[in-house]
Amino acid sequence: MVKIGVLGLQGAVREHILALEASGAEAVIVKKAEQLDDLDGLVMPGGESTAMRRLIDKYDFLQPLKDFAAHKPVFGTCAGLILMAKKIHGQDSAHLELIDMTVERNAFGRQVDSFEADLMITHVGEDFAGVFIRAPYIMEVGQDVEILSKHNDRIVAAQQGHFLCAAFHPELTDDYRMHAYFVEMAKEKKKETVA
Ligand SMILES: NC(=O)CC[C@H](N)C(=O)O
Repeated sequence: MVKIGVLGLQGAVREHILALEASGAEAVIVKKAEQLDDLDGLVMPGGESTAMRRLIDKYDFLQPLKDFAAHKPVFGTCAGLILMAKKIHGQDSAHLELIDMTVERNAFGRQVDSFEADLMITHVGEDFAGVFIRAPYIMEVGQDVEILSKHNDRIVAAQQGHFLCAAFHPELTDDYRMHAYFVEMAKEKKKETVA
């Protein structure tokens, strides 16, 4: 069984734990950098990316997260996706810079603070109810990034090697296919590492 952590500094943590457990993984809330040592993958949840970044700095998580991501799968949802982007539109600096993409925060406008959309997600499946809450979108991706889903021509899910991201909240429905896909990624990576 793979062990997946959910970064527990801020945001929607509990729902990810349940979704990961339902997908056959052992799931733990990560509050200290040392906990990363025995994980096979990490989820960075939604919440508020600037608040999360402040806590990442406060608890000395930035370098440990980068070191972890060098070898292990990471799945970022919403604010977590923002943390993974190489560039954030309109900002001079980004955060972990794991995925070669430019994202725009709060990209769907103020009127539509949150909405649900029916998505087709490559590797995951069709008819996926995407819950968007003050969601970012992916404006541009580099050539090594695979676009997994679009909504109204905007990229809302992507993968680059062992990094997965979604602009929506797959943990807020009881459709666990995207978590199951991430758990499979973690299993594959673990096999490679052991072999
Ligand atoms: N639901 C979310 O995670 C919203 C993300 C938030 N708008 C941010 O910029 O961090």
